[in-house]
Amino acid sequence: MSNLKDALHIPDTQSERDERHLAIQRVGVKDVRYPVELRIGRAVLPTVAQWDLDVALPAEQKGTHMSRFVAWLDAIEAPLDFTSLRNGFDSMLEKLHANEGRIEARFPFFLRKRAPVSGVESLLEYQGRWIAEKRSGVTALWAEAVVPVKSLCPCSKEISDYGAHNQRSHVTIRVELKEAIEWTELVRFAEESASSEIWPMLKRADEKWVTERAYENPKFVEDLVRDVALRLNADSRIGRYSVDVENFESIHAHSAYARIER
Ligand SMILES: Nc1nc2c(ncn2[C@@H]2O[C@H](COP(=O)(O)OP(=O)(O)OP(=O)(O)O)[C@@H](O)[C@H]2O)c(=O)[nH]1
Repeated sequence: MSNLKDALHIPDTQSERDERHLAIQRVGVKDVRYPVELRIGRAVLPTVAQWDLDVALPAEQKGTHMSRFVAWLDAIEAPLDFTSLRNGFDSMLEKLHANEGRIEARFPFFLRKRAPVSGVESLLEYQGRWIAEKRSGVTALWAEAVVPVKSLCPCSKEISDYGAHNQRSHVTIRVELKEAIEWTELVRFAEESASSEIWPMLKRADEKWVTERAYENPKFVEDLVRDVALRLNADSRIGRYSVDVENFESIHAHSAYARIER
């Protein structure tokens, strides 16, 4: 590339010296949509991720090598997982000659689910996120899953002659990983803590099962966030974490919300 620039006599403004004595903590590209493969269990699934990539820039350097972020993205070969992200992150910092930096990738992923009675199969969509960040010589890797579930209000069940209000809820689990963890495991932490998990395709026998399962298993937003946090506390692969639960209330036009972080 530099041979080409030399041959064409193109000035390299980014490489010039900057005299303002101001380091930049984060410079890079945001919201780059780029295809990538995910490793989910033993499967490799294609998706399209939205990427934010940046590095720290020393005070004396005028500009970063902006084109190299996309070059790095384009060179990704291994499906994205704990190990390939950690290795890939190191190679991005190396390519950009940076000591600190950050990668964030947001993407949809799908898991195949079997309905509880009929056994019919369908794909449920979840939102995933990988974050790798290095500051002061320390690298941290985070995974996040947004899991849709069902919650049924214990108070409503207690005070009503019939029924109980219930709704779809989003459980957002963000964990710092000391070791690899499967996406399916993160998803199960949320689904097993809910009044009921949900499925894209249900036959009538399944619908009856889900309705009754939620009624027998009522949860406030506080119950849900605490039950997920208990599972994360019991898992030694997880460092820091946050759990956010949003219940899209069916008796209000607003949501009920709870968060626990460690
Ligand atoms: N550093 C920087 N580059 C920018 C910015 N906006 C656009 N660019 C573009 O980034 C491209 C150059 O990226 P570089 O990586 O420096 O390209 P290069 O010098 O040909 O490649 P290397 O030799 O690998 O550094 C050009 O098209 C720049 O115009 C900006 O705000 N800062």
